[in-house]
Amino acid sequence: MATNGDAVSNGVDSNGATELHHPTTPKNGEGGGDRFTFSQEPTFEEVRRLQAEFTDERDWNQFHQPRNLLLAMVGEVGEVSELFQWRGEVAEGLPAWTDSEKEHLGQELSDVLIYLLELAEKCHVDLPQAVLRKMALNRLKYPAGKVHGSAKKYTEYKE
Ligand SMILES: Nc1ccn([C@H]2C[C@H](O)[C@@H](COP(=O)(O)OP(=O)(O)OP(=O)(O)O)O2)c(=O)n1
Repeated sequence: MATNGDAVSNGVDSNGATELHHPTTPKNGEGGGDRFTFSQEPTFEEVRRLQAEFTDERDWNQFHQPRNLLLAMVGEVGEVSELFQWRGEVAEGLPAWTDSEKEHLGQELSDVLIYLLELAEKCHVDLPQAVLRKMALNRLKYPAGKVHGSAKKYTEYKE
């Protein structure tokens, strides 16, 4: 879960604001063509709300301060890393992984996302808008025409 699911392309208008284009209606999960796409739901906001309900119902807000959420998220990132540990290079789509291993990966990635969204909430960062602004900055920093086919850091480019 991360985007709204459509094969979304982002453009920056003359004011630097980011627009979203939703050109086609995709199928859930594997989209048309070769490119994998997400389902359209849930949104970031829906996951934030579900986790807020989960936390409220357990009286766990007392534990879910920003620093604890950050540590919990990093711990879950470690659990994702464990799944890839010692496997060598892994091809896109994880063709050598069993369904059970892929399900496990989905669970660990979800843990990371759940804590990330709650961390953003508790820090009052409106993550869906923040991510659009950051991606607009990324496009300015890495103009496609300048960096095409190169993975160099922007600081390595000479004007
Ligand atoms: N204090 C807590 C404990 C759990 N969770 C929620 C958010 C995560 O999605 C998941 C994390 O649960 P665990 O800490 O039990 O971690 P795992 O699910 O990864 O289990 P394990 O560590 O056994 O792999 O549950 C939470 O919000 N707050």
